[in-house]
Amino acid sequence: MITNIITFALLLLPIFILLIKKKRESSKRLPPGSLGIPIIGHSLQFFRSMRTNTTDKWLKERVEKCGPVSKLSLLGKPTLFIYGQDANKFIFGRGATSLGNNQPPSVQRVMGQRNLLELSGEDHKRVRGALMSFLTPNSLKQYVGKMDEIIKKHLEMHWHGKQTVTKFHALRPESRRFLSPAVCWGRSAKDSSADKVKTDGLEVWPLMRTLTFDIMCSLLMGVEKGAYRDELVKLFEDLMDGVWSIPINLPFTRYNRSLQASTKIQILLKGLLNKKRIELEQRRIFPHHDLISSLLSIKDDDGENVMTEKEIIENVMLVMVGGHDTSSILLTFLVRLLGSDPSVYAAILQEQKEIAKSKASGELLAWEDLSKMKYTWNVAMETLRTIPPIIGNFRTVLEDIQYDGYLIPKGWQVFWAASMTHMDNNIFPNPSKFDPSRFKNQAAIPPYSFVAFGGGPRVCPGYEFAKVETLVAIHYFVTRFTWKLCCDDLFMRDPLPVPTAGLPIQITPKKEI
Ligand code: HEM
Repeated sequence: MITNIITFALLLLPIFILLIKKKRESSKRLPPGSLGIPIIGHSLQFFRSMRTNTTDKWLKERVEKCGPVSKLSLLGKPTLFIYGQDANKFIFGRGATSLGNNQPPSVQRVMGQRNLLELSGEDHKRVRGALMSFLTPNSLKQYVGKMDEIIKKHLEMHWHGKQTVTKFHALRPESRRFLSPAVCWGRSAKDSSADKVKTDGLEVWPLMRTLTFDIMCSLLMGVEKGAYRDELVKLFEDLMDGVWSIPINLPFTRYNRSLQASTKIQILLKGLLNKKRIELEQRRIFPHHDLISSLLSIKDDDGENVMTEKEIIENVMLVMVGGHDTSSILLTFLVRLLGSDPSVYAAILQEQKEIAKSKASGELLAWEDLSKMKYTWNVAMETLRTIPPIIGNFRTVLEDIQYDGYLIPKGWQVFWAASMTHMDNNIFPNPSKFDPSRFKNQAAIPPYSFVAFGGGPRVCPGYEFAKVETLVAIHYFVTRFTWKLCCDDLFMRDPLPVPTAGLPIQITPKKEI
């Protein structure tokens, strides 16, 4: 009996040795770097770097220490960090088979599981196709005039006649959690009476959030100014404020408020969908009235709705979240740039003046006018290169894959960082220099090098929408106002870049051009 056991064990020994060797080999092939303390990993360092606007520096130090391919642990998961043109190609160009786009579970709980970020394969194509039917240039052409009206109304309400006084706390106090003391308004670090401090000027960031929210509410949801919209503003603010926060679901945490806001928004949107269904049936609105009515009207070959009600609600939520803050950040940083660089302001003004002169008094901007705003858009693109609103994002590894000779096991995540590629001297020579001419010939920019809008099948579907609203807004800003910055406003990430003091400016209205 004992001899049998020994013989059996001896027979199994080579298999054991092989297995151990294989395990050692595979762990040897993991990328360099450490995963840090379990669960916490590098998350705290990562969040801290965003809050102090030093993420690029932190990532660069990683690259110096571990090389261009490294492992770390973020949001509780082992993570591969890679950057550069090849890395972006690997991430964006890869089919849904090996890299998924799923957000962390905490984000899924807020945003749902049937939105574009969570869908893959045919489902992703179907839902994305439905959204794109509203977001293509051909479709957006008809909304330029509407955007024009909203932007002019915004200027009349919030800019004209308001060159004096802006309360420092235009936003709720929690949205000011990054306020750095003594950077603006001549306050000292000890001065806690920020509300009482008044000066000439406007606070750009909250205003741009209001503007882009108004545009999106009107064009995407068909909701105009009023109590219903005010409620949505508040709820979306809560949702966005906590969706990326530390996911502790206790009363009074940001995450808890975000979850509650998400539930309330979904109830409101369900009601809105029902109302629109009736309006469509009674032909009181047309399918192209707004995004929701458009999604409700899209049928497949069998006459069935292409999207379920849940999918419409979650994707409207996603589009509001994805499109509102990103665009407001772009506009805020453009105003910042134009307030500090007179030569760029003058060149943009020159381009916009030519267009304004070609219009009759009160005539709305049209699609053809936007195609003449080439320099203005190049400036916007260069702004996005230097300060990409989305610094990076995650992908989930769905099966064991190889990258640069390393094994990336199933279940890990991959983190891509736009700013690291945008600051690569080999792709954008002298990368710290602000130079809009880099975008004169966009075809000359190597693929997967400018990734402010992502890339591949998941490239931002809101690119054209963002372009239209940015160009129309900048047209009216520069033709109607000059401004100067009240202080050298710094910014930090949350995770989007946010000016620490909201970007106060002093404005001077112009006589009509
Ligand atoms: C300056 C403005 C904007 C920037 C910089 C921006 C950036 C991005 C980026 C980088 C991604 C890809 C994320 C990834 O692959 O992980 C993305 C995706 C997305 N964006 Fe935008 N975005 C902007 C405006 C908008 C607008 C205006 C909308 C809606 C009207 C929008 C809707 C979306 C949606 C729905 C996705 C997910 C697409 C998918 O997974 O297929 N974005 N955006």
